[in-house]
Amino acid sequence: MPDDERGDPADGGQEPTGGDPLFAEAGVLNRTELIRRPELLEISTVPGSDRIAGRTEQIQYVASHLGPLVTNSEPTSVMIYGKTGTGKSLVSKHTSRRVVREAESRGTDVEMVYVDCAQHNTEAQATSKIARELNELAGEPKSIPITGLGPSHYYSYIWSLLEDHYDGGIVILDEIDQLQPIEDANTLLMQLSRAGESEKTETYIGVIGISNKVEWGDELNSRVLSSLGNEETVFPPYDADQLQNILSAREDAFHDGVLAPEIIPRTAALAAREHGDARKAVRILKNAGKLAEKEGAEQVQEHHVNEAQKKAEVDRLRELLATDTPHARYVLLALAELTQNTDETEFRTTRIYDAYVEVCEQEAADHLKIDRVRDLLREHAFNDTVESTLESGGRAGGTYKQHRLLKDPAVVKESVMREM
Ligand SMILES: Nc1ncnc2c1ncn2[C@@H]1O[C@H](COP(=O)(O)OP(=O)(O)OP(=O)(O)O)[C@@H](O)[C@H]1O
Repeated sequence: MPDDERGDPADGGQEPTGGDPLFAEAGVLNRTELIRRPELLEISTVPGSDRIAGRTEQIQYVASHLGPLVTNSEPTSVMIYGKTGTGKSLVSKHTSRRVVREAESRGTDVEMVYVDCAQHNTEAQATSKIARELNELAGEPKSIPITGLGPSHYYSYIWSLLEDHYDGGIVILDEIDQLQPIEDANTLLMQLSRAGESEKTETYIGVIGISNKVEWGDELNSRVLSSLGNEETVFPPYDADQLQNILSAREDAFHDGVLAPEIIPRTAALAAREHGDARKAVRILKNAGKLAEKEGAEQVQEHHVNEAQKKAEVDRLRELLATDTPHARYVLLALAELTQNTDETEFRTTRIYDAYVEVCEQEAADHLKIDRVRDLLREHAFNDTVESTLESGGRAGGTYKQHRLLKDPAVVKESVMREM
């Protein structure tokens, strides 16, 4: 062992009897165990029926469109929009599983395939994922190559797998706005929702497209929209009562008596006030528990929640930006720079546009037209990153919009830079 790893020779290489203070300071020695079932606080865990709260209407909506599959009848495909953490993926998966189970009990074979389009973001990748998943679920011995085939080959696999093994199929396309270019999304949706009409397969297919970009559907071509039956719904953010029910259904993640009585209502109120995002509410509770454990506290208290809330906010912003397009990030960076470098807080679209063009020049990127920047500002407003208000009294007495950054500009800049 080299000398410098032996410890201080003055105490013979031994730590004082109280131990090395480094570890006490790092908070790894005085940990208490407050969390009994950490998996209940994991966002990736899909909660069972008994832990889903506040989404009865939305579950019924999906069931009424996809439900015909249980009696081997034609379903209607749907688009689901809503802010992040409003239960879009959860409700889609949960209801689809119930359709599959109910169909099975009636002797109908329905299967569900889930595609995360952020991960499989071209038509070829998404069709490859659907084909491979169906192949595996059907227990086919021969595997389908992950890459190397064009979409038309993957479609052929999909049609024949559906035809040979199933009466119905559900395809969930989560974060469908991540499919690039938009033409890939148009073709994929058209192929899946019109498969029956074009006699590619007699198996009924129901598609659920999910997006947290409410403007995105406007970019789809009208034939695709009509093939989706023009059916779309927007999941509203959760209110404080709903978040309280969601969190209470996970209270058993903690040992008995660990959560002071005000903790769940306080967490729900904080999460509802800002975004109505269930993911964030669960994350605050988890982080508060971890902070309390680290501190050696016997109960989770309000100051743990307040601290956890700040961290959850930064994580949320980073996640949102990670799925944004580069231009959506440039627009936000422009607004953050204006907010930081002036003593104003609200800016007109044209002013943000000029700052955005400068950001594009720095990034050596071609800038978009102002109308697209308007759309991107609307998307940021939808996700509560920006607040936009309509003002009157512009030139010629018209109206104009003012935009205000709702986040700390330094945090925005740091998060945007990370993604660039
Ligand atoms: N109604 C609910 N009851 C219980 N838990 C919920 C509910 N809604 C959301 N959650 C929790 O929040 C997590 C995130 O929800 P979900 O993935 O459905 O959000 P989303 O709307 O699809 O968000 P994003 O657009 O960011 O993907 C879920 O995995 C679940 O843990």
